[in-house]
Parts: sequence; C-alpha cells; structure tokens
Amino acid sequence: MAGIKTFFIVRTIVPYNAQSDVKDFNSDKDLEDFFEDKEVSFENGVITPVEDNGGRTGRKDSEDFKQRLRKDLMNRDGHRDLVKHTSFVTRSFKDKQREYNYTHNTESFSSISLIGCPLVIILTSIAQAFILPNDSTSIMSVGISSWFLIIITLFTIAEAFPNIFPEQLLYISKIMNYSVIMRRLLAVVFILVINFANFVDMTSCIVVGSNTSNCSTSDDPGEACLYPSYFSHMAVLVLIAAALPFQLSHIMKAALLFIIVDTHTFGNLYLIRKALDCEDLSFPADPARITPGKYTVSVMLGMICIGLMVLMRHMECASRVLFLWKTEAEEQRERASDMGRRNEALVYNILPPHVAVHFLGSRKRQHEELYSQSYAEVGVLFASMPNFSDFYSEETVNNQGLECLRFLNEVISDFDALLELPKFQDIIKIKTIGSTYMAASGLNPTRVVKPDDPTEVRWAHLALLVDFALELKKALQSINEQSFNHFVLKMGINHGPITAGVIGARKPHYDIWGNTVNVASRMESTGKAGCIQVTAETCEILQSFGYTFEQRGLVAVKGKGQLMTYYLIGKGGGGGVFTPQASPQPGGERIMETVKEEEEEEEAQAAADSDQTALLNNVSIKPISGLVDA
Ligand SMILES: Nc1ncnc2c1ncn2[C@@H]1O[C@H](COP(=O)(O)OP(=O)(O)OP(=O)(O)O)[C@@H](O)[C@H]1O
Repeated sequence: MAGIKTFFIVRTIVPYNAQSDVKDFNSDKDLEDFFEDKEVSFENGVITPVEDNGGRTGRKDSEDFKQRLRKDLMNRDGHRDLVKHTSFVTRSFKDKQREYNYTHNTESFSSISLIGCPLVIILTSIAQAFILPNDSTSIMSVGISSWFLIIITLFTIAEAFPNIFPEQLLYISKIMNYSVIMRRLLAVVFILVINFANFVDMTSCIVVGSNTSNCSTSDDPGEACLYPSYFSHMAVLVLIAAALPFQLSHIMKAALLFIIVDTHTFGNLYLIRKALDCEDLSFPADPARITPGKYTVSVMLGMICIGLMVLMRHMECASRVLFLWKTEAEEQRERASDMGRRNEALVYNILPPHVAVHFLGSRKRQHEELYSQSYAEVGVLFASMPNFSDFYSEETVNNQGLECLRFLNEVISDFDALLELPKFQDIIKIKTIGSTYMAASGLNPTRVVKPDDPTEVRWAHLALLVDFALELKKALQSINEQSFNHFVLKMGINHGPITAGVIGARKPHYDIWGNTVNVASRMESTGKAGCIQVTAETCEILQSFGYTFEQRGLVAVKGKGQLMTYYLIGKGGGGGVFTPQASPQPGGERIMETVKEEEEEEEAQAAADSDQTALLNNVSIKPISGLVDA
C-alpha cells in the first residue's frame, strides 16, 4: 500500500442541512417499518432521527414520543379499526382466528346478561297476579317458565360467583358455559321461553265473537281481560331481555326480535283483537285511541324492535373494537416483554454478569454515570494469532476477505465456547483486538481474599487462566486440523491490580486498565509463537500450582525496564523448574537470552513470517475446507 493521498479537514464550506434527513410518511405501514428499525422522533407529522447528544436529546424526544403516543391512543378512531378488520354486514372479524378468539372469549360475567329473562318472567307473574286474567293456562305457562328460567339461570351464573355457590353447582356451571354453542343455545332457549310464556298468556284474553257487544263488564282483572295491551308492554320487556345476552351476535338477536314482534303482532291482530277493541271502548275520551289499539301496540313493538336492533349493532361494534384493542395491546405487551428479554440477554452477553446486574438493576441510573471497580488480584491473558494478519487479504478468491473473517469468527467463537464450561466460569472475556483474544480472571466483586490466605487460595483463578490458555491452544489445534491450517497462539499472562469499568452510554464496553494489563500485553507481544510468556512474579505463583517453566531471559518492556520472563512448559514433571528471578540479573547463569522489545518483535515477526510462508503455500494449495470458494 503505497502512495495514498491524505487530507486534513480545514473548514466546512456547505453547511449541513438537517432537513435532508427528514422523512415524510403517508401510510401507517411506512411509519411502523421506520419505527421498527430506527431510533426516531416524531415532529408535526414528520419523523427525524434522534440525535445522540450524550443521550439528552434522545431522552427528551423519547418523553415527547411517549406523550404523543398516549394522546394518539386516547384519540384513536375505533370506527376506522372496525372498517379495516370487520365485514360491514355481520361485523365479524375478517381474520378467522381473531373471530374464533372473539367468540370463544368467555367473559367471566357474560352469563349474567341472561338474568334479564327470569326478571321479565317474574314481572309477568306480578302483572298476572294483579292486572291480567288468572286462568289455569296462563298460570301454568308463567309458573313453569319462571321455575325453568330461575333454575337454569342459577346454574349458568354460578361460575361467576365461586364464593357463593357450592362446588357441584360450579362444576355444572363450568360445563354449561364451556362451549360457545351451549351458551348460544341457552340464550336462544331463554328468549324463546319468555316469548312463549307471554304469548300463551295472551290466550287468556281471547274473546269469543266478532263484535264488541259482548265485552265483559266485570271490573275484576282476574276474571275479565281489562287491559290486553299489557301483553304488548310485557313484550317490550321481552324485547329488551332478548337484546341483552352477550352470547349472541346482533344478527341472531335481530332474528329473535323479529320472532317476538311477529308473534305478538299476530296475537294482537288475530287472537286478542277483540279484547283490544273492547279496551279502546273503555277509554272513549282518550285521543291516543283514535287509531285502534291492536295496530298502535303492534307498531310500537316494531319501532322498539328497530331501535333495539340499531343499539345492538352499536354495542357489538363497541365490544369488537374493545376486543381488537385489547388483543393488540396484549400482542404489543408480549412483543415488548420479548424485546426486553432479548435486550437483557444481550446485556448479559456483552457485560460480565455482575456488571449486567448493576446496569439492569438500577433503572434510574444516569447514562453519564461511570461504573468502575478496582481489583487487587487479577490475572490477565492476551492470546494472539501472529500469522493471521498476513493470512488476511481482500481478494476475489476469499470473497474480498470475508472468508478470512469467517474463519476468525469460527476461532473466536470456539474460544468463547470454552468460557461456557463450568470450570471456566470465573474467567471473563474482555474483548478481541483484531485476532487477539483478551481475557481476565478474578473479576468477581463478591470474592473475599485475605492477605494471609495461602497462594493456592488467592491465586487459584490465575491457575485457571493458565488452564484456559492451554485449552485455547488445543481448540486452535483442532480447528487447524479441520481446516488444514497452521495457526499458532502467542500468549502472555500477568497478574496484579487493575481497574475495571464500563465506558460509554450507548454501546457500553467493559474493559480493564492498569500496569498489569500493559505488562500482560507486552508478555504477549514480546513472546514467541506457540508459547505462553509470563513475568517472574507470575511464574513464582504458578509454580506453586505445579506448572513448570523455562527461563526466557530479560525483556526490555517500555516503562518497566528489563523484565525477567519465563515460558510455560507444562504442568507436573514435564520440564525443568527454575527459580524465578524477579529482578534483572544479566550475568545470571540460567539466563538464556536478553532481548530488547523491538528486537523481540523482529524475532517474533520472522517466526511468524516463516509460519506464514508455509501457511500461504498451504492456503493456495489447500483452501480452508468449506470456507473458501473453489
Ligand atoms: N484495556 C486494554 N485493552 C487492550 N490493550 C491494552 C489495554 N490496556 C493496555 N493495552 C495494551 O497494552 C500495551 C502496553 O500499553 P502501554 O501503556 O504500556 O504502552 P503504549 O505506549 O500504550 O503502547 P504502544 O507502545 O504499543 O503504543 C499497549 O499495546 C496497549 O494496547
């Protein structure tokens, strides 16, 4: 890469036009789509992206947005929703599943709407006792219907009052209300029964003869039919009772209302016509009676029927809109909680568990607030693939570098998978820097260590970090075998105090800082491919866990001077055990080499280059299986 022209930004010539970022929306769909994947604010019918501005503008816009949302909900047009989701005539939902849910949505008090029917029959009985003739047919019809309706009503409404009724009754009630057909059938039977009872009552007012000359003169309503128009008044109650049940659609109720009006009109015009004429004669001065009563009461029933039909349709529309909003609210609540769960999982993925708990727990936390925690005894590991940067190239054969990234992703994912193992649960991945993997141990704020605790207790996590480093090696080896590659890890470990914290309000990042981290990084950068390099102090601690080391020599580390370092050989009797020397002793017998950091870098580069030559040869002959396009 030579000869790239670079520039400094000196000043702005054309001012930035914020309006160019403004988007106009015409349809709900556009709006929903935009909201789905963007953080936006909504101003005067136009949507603008929320500026970050340290979170302040975003929060203000979010508050404004909530307020507008609340206002929109209050002014929501139910009629528009109804037109969109239901058919005009039946008002049933166009979506079959939604219609099924609506009809099967047992409102716990829906059976209570049936109470109107026994009430009507009780009122009819009272009228029967005081105003209408008490012949045996009407007494029987009213009596039987009353008992039937009262008992069945008790059975159906028992479910809504579990504390009052006995368990057996509740059980029967549940069965009766269980199926939609059963509930509808009950409502229809109830309405027909009260209609039938009232119609049968009418027969007690049948006056034999075709003219009004033989109208009864008796003043006792128990004997003579003085007020036959009462049957139509009772029919109004029957109509109201028939309009109430939630179980029936407005179309079904309209059909029942027609039956009620028709039967009573038939009764008025044919069965009790004479009695109604006699009633007209008994009030000769009443101007309302200019039109014969048999017609006026029938027309009255027809008018009330039409009025109730309009009301029923309106009630059903309201009930369906409510159901629609309720289900939509429920769906949105579920989506929101699902999103919440996913966000939470994401936070737990990007932050260590105790830090995630801190962030998710304190909801009133200010975005600008800094989270930091100091630790006295932490292990830090840097593991890099020195020959990866040479392996990475943007060429057609590897899909402009995509296949190299795919390979790196596989490697890092396999490393991450190791952290899922229960034994490595105290090791936290900090980040990846290119192909370098950074992890730390001992970052647990609940861990209590006392200065007089033995090294085996205090530094158990450091030994675990070494085990983890060895597992990383094995994992890479197995990837190499599968992909015919020869990548090696160059690792450095150090221990000591660090400061951990989370930086940034958006896309927060957990990181660790301190001299311990710098030296760990130096141990990696000055190390040798395939080796784990540690400082003398780290070596001393790890030896007490049975690890064996080979002295590497003095390494010049920026800001630290000459550091004696060691390469890990293995665990147990795998190699010589050296007495680590914390301070540099250039003349010491066992010092194998003294290297300056820069020299070491060159040396490491040379080793990596030789590896890379082999690797590149390898790649050109044996592409990564399944990754590189043939
Ligand atoms: N939190 C961290 N994450 C990643 N790398 C880190 C972190 N802290 C320190 N390092 C790395 O440790 C190395 C040593 O850092 P140090 O501060 O000693 O020197 P430097 O002057 O920053 O490094 P350089 O000479 O490489 O520019 C640097 O390469 C730095 O990238």
